Amino acid sequence: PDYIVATYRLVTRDKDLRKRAESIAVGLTVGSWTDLPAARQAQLKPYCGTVGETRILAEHQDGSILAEIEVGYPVRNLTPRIPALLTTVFGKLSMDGDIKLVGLRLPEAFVRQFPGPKFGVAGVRQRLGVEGRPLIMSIFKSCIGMPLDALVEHFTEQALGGVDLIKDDEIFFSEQLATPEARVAAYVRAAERVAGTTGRKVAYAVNLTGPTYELRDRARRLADLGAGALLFNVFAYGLDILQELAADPAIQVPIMAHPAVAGALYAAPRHGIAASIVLGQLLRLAGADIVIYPSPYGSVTLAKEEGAAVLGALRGPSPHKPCLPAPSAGIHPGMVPVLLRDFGTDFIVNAGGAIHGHPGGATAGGQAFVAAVQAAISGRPLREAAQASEPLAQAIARWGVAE
Ligand SMILES: CCCC(=O)/C(O)=C/OP(=O)(O)O
Ligand SMILES: [Mg+2]
Repeated sequence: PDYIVATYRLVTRDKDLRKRAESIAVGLTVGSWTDLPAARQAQLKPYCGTVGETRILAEHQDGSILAEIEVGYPVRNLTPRIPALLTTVFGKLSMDGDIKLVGLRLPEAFVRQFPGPKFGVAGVRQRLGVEGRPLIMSIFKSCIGMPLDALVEHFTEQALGGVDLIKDDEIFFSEQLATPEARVAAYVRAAERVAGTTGRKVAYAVNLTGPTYELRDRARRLADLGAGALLFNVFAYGLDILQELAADPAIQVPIMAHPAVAGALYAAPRHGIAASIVLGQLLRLAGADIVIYPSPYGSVTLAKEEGAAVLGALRGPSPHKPCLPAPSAGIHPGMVPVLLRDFGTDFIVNAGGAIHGHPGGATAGGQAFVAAVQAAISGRPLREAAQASEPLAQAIARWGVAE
């Protein structure tokens, strides 16, 4: 049968790695083996886990070792849903000491049973009308406690800067002063007014919130009202809900996954699940079109090699469309050339603080990013381009140019 192969990195004093792998392979599949009668073993064999490679990576002075073990799980043991996948490969085991899930090899036929991104990079670009350059997204910073008219002003100020997308901050759940529906309707009108001035379209990524059982209908409603994308706190709600939204043909709007809470899964070196799986593989499998995650050089960082592994999982070879990455947190215009070097053009420059903290205000913040992207894709040094753009010059004076 086809196997899902999980790779675990663990710290242990027991150097008999195969014994540990066998106990996992049996324990998380058929339960027990050697004490079963032959007839039962023959019946259960297709469902029994297998042991793959095992290797010692390092020996510690205290006598423990850092090791990796591989365990295979028959695909027939589970259904093509992420709750089934995670519970099978790292359910009870996730609580069993210093062990981290660092790799997940999935058979292609199993992958194809998941929706994957509905739009992907090409679809998002086509929908937003942006080709040949990174997209620019600004983040609402003040939102909680603001009445709708103030929010519309905040939206307009960002839109006038020429950004392509404006997203809610992921913390915006409160609906007392402005429901998501009211925000979408009001911002669509504001965007039309701004387009008359700037000649540029701007899309709104509304935070999809509310009780789980209402999310599908609300997603359809927000899309019908003109939402440009649905921002979704996948790890607070659950990956299976993302899969349902992505698979729903009535929701014809890109889904933007936010990494909130994901740090509780990937950040610990000896526990949890690797960032490339959490922020890359699982989000693409479940169908995120855009994935926001900590950039390698922002204020909330991922280690460079982890960030590269996430990017590989989001855009590498797969039966599914590639996701559009949005490396985030602490991003400012001076980083755009480095971002272009590391990400190519298929990514989103995503910023909040460097938009609203710009000395000239949020409109100038957006203009600085627009100028920085234009310069970077033309190969012009930022400081040279800044001579023709006061907002960019101010941003460089404030935050510098990253090398
Ligand atoms: C990795 C998540 C980043 C995020 O949610 C956010 O709001 C970033 O804002 P700035 O760091 O650009 O101010
Ligand atoms: Mg945020």
